[in-house]
Amino acid sequence: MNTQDLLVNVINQSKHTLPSYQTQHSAGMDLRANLDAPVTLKPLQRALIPTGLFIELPEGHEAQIRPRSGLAYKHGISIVNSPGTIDADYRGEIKVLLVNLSDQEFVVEDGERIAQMVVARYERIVWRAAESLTDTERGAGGYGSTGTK
Ligand SMILES: O=c1ccn([C@H]2C[C@H](O)[C@@H](COP(=O)(O)OP(=O)(O)OP(=O)(O)O)O2)c(=O)[nH]1
Ligand SMILES: [Mg+2]
Repeated sequence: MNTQDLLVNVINQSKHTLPSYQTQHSAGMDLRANLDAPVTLKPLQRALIPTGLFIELPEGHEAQIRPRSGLAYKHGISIVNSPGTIDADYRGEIKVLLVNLSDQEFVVEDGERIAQMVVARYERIVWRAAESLTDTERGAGGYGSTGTK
């Protein structure tokens, strides 16, 4: 543990060890499915997969639940609500809403690393109603306004 690391309370009700960073500078920790039996996802089917983890994030922090690129590339497995948001005041179980975007069945096994969790700080805002917004070079341009190549 480094001095700048954030301490996060966790209850692990899964059969698996706590998630951990796989490499020195990984942004995310891989989350494992905590299942009594494998879950089969048919093409375009989705399922809410439990992790058995309950966490208490410090105020001002969120956890983002993101897909793993390997599962996405090899099997078309993604997350419907990507990135999922775990709020600092959430005390329920972390679950992952997987979707099978391939044309073949995919079986989620107990203990499989199905997603990654990145903890980030966030800002809360208060609105200030304005009559106009500052001019910029971009203005209202978007959706490919800068060209396609
Ligand atoms: O992938 C996810 C997304 C959310 N959650 C939990 C934690 C989060 O704090 C809570 C609510 O999530 P969100 O705000 O995205 O869902 P909602 O549809 O707006 O539900 P709610 O009305 O409960 O906020 O559900 C998960 O476990 N996994
Ligand atoms: Mg919500």
